[in-house]
Amino acid sequence: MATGRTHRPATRSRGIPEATVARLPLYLRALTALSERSVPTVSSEELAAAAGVNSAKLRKDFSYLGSYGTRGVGYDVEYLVYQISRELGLTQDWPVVIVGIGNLGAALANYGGFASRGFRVAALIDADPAMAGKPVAGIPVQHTDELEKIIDDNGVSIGVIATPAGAAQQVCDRLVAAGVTSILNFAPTVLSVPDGVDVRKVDLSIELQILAFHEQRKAGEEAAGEPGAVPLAPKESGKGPDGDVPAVMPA
Ligand SMILES: NC(=O)c1ccc[n+]([C@@H]2O[C@H](COP(=O)([O-])OP(=O)(O)OC[C@H]3O[C@@H](n4cnc5c(N)ncnc54)[C@H](O)[C@@H]3O)[C@@H](O)[C@H]2O)c1
Repeated sequence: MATGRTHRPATRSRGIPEATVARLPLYLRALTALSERSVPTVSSEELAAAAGVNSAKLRKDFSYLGSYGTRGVGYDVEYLVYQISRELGLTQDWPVVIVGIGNLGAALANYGGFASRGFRVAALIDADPAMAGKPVAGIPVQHTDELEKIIDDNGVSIGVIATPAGAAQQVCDRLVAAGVTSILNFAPTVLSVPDGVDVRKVDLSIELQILAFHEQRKAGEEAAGEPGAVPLAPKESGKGPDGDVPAVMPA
């Protein structure tokens, strides 16, 4: 096993920076809402406000997609939905397995938002033999003994880990050995993966800690200008190093 980070350059081979990739889902969410209201076109300013992104940044991001909009008219909503979905690989169905069907795994399995975004929960896997066969969100839980077969049978390339931290690396290794190349890790641990495997980590407690930091600042416990004080963060702080990026982070 190599080091524990996602081995990706800051710019993808097709020339789209990672920070832009991280904002594409924000644009897509805003555009989908416009599409549902049958709004035909949108200006960069309106869309930027709806996505919570700076409009100059949005125009730069869309230039990577070859989408420049029409002066005085704006962007065609349906076409942008298609373009961004295609860029994110969402025009195809992605079977996903969730490993660890406790409180969090069951909540994820019950979340309707995956299917509507092209992610089909192909299987739920847990190590507890007592859970095997029990339906969660209408899907019978399968035992970890079946993991490799499930990945193979369903052509799964994306795995979600919601096990306790102590089990996560071993689960990760098995997923990767079985052919999974993308992992969404909810367990509070750093995973080691070989080159070519992407890991994204979601940690709500880290996000809360960042908010706590800013709350503390707001309360004036660290006076701006005090020697050694960190300068006040810009308004977008807490969203990530590049601003405007979601709370999911590389492992
Ligand atoms: N990222 C976040 O924001 C966030 C939020 C809540 C919980 N968590 C983390 O998510 C994980 C799950 O939390 P929970 O509250 O659902 O725990 P839980 O104890 O309810 O569920 C864990 C499940 O994992 C299963 N499991 C244990 N070892 C396994 C293995 N080797 N293979 C497959 N399944 C295995 C257990 O049988 C159990 O069903 C924990 O690591 C927790 O810290 C993360």
